[in-house]
Amino acid sequence: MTIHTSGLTRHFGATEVLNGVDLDLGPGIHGLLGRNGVGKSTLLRIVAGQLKPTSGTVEVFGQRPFDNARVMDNTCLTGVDTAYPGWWSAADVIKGARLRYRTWDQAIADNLIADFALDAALSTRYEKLSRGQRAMVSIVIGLASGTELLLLDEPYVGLDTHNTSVFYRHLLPQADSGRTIVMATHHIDDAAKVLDSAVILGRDGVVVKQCVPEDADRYAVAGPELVPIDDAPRHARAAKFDDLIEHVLEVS
Ligand SMILES: Nc1ncnc2c1ncn2[C@@H]1O[C@H](COP(=O)(O)OP(=O)(O)OP(=O)(O)O)[C@@H](O)[C@H]1O
Repeated sequence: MTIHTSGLTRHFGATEVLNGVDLDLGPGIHGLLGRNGVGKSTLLRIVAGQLKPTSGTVEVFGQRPFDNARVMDNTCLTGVDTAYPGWWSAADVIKGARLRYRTWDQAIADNLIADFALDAALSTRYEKLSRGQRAMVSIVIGLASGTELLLLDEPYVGLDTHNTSVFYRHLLPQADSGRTIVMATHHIDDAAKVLDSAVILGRDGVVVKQCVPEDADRYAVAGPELVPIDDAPRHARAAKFDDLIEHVLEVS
């Protein structure tokens, strides 16, 4: 397992965010889903070694991640809201990441920059980039970092349909290469097409359910309802993975 947590909690003063998260994740693409403010980014920051848990166990590559260089050198956490220095150019932000990760793959960065048509924006200061351009920079950094563990916090924000497809096209070979990829997102329809599993974090700060695409085969969609396939009326359609995720989110 790349990530193991057991009874993981994180409180901010009186605010109890994570309340006993039990999770085991290995190679593949995993979605981290949940309503606003349930603690997805907090969980990613703990796994990345940037934040200490309040209690419980968290292990990455079998080690405690907090401030642990052996974990942090092989883990990349990035996303549209990552606080890269605003006065640096986009090119310098990417160069900083290249120097940071020994596993950096410049060919992946070059191909992504070309496919995103990001060249023209590279000389722009990071703080002046659009949200979509920031998302593209974070995707370049995440995929090219080559780290065994990649944590993507809201990678789709601001991306148009074309660039979302570019992202998928480059993401899938990364998962096939054995990396563990965890992606926090609200874009369920898009994400469901690529996920190997979906972890749904509930409002009570625990994992409500981890489901895989095959789980959807047991359900059908009848009007607004998800019903077991054996009880489905004649007009119901077969449920898809995003239907199942939506349903679990509704009740979480
Ligand atoms: N450093 C902090 N100090 C105090 N509270 C914090 C801190 N970081 C996060 N929180 C609180 O923890 C809760 C969870 O925040 P987090 O960003 O992890 O949620 P999220 O699931 O990623 O949300 P969203 O989907 O809206 O991005 C929020 O109530 C937030 O205000």
